[in-house]
Amino acid sequence: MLPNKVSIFEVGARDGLQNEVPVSSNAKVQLIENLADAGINRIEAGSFVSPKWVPQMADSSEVIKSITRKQGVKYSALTPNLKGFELALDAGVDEVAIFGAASQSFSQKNINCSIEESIERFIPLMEKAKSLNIPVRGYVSCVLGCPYEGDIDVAEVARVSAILYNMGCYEISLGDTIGVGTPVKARRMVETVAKQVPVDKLALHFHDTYGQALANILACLETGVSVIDASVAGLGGCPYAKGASGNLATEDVVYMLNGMGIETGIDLTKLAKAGHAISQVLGRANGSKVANALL
Ligand SMILES: CC(C)(COP(=O)([O-])OP(=O)([O-])OC[C@H]1O[C@@H](n2cnc3c(N)ncnc32)[C@H](O)[C@@H]1OP(=O)([O-])[O-])[C@@H](O)C(=O)NCCC(=O)NCCSC(=O)C[C@@](C)(O)CC(=O)[O-]
Repeated sequence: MLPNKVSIFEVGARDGLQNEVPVSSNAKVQLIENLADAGINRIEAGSFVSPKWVPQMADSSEVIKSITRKQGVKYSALTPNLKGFELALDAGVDEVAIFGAASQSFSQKNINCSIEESIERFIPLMEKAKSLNIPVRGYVSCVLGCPYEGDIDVAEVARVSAILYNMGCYEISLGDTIGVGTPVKARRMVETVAKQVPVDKLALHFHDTYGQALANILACLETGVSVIDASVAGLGGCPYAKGASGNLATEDVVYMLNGMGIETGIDLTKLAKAGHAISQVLGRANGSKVANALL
């Protein structure tokens, strides 16, 4: 059954901008404020990773500290370890996200350790977050394929998802990092994970490299998932997944949901303008078909 309401988790300012040409901190702040103004209430605003690995996110602290906060909006950031967690907290995030993978090779390339080592690194972070009452989201990458290993066993996706959930992550975001998934496969993957993690604790994080993300989302919404990660103007990709394009454009998914009578609380015109503005700053074409049609 389809949900009546979907919660959009906007990742453009992080997953998007981490893989674009560097933009000023001011431009990031403006983007984040525009997104909030469009009615988005969950915004990933930065990433506290090594600046040598992802220089585009090196100013995350400055960005997060400079945002004029909108009431009711949760501002989040990626934190791979305790160091990142402490920096994120100092910047004033409302919540953080840890990120693992269902592929050993991707885990090595992305965070320089095996899946098991990554879990070990997350333990002290989770303990500290729990003691401070900071919600932690968990990402699992490569749920529908890996740029290094190809097909990934759904049992492994479910295993890693369950570990992160049982460690205390309040939601598990399933990442089709390189956008290779197709609808039936995506749905089966979600159904398998949902045997170990409640479906209302799952989110879809689908990149659109092969133009399948909207179809994949529709197929998975029928399983009862009601949280979708999306990236305004289709910004981004992943620096450790060659060829990956951005997440599905937020404007495109909101348009589809509007057409199905599914509530998101988002003003599509304001959202499209936010995506248009950052695309202009980046000097790139807007990756949202809907925004291009509307504007
Ligand atoms: C995880 C590490 C740090 C391990 O990297 P490492 O080299 O194994 O870690 P280390 O502890 O040995 O530290 C090495 C250096 O990094 C520094 N360092 C260590 N931690 C931090 C930190 N938190 N913040 C700032 N600096 C840090 C640390 O201080 C040291 O600095 P040095 O002594 O060389 O000057 C590294 O591999 C890394 O930063 N990787 C970045 C990965 C990344 O950001 N990938 C993109 C995001 S994931 C993604 O996009 C997928 C997702 C989530 O969207 C879902 C999907 O689509 O699938």
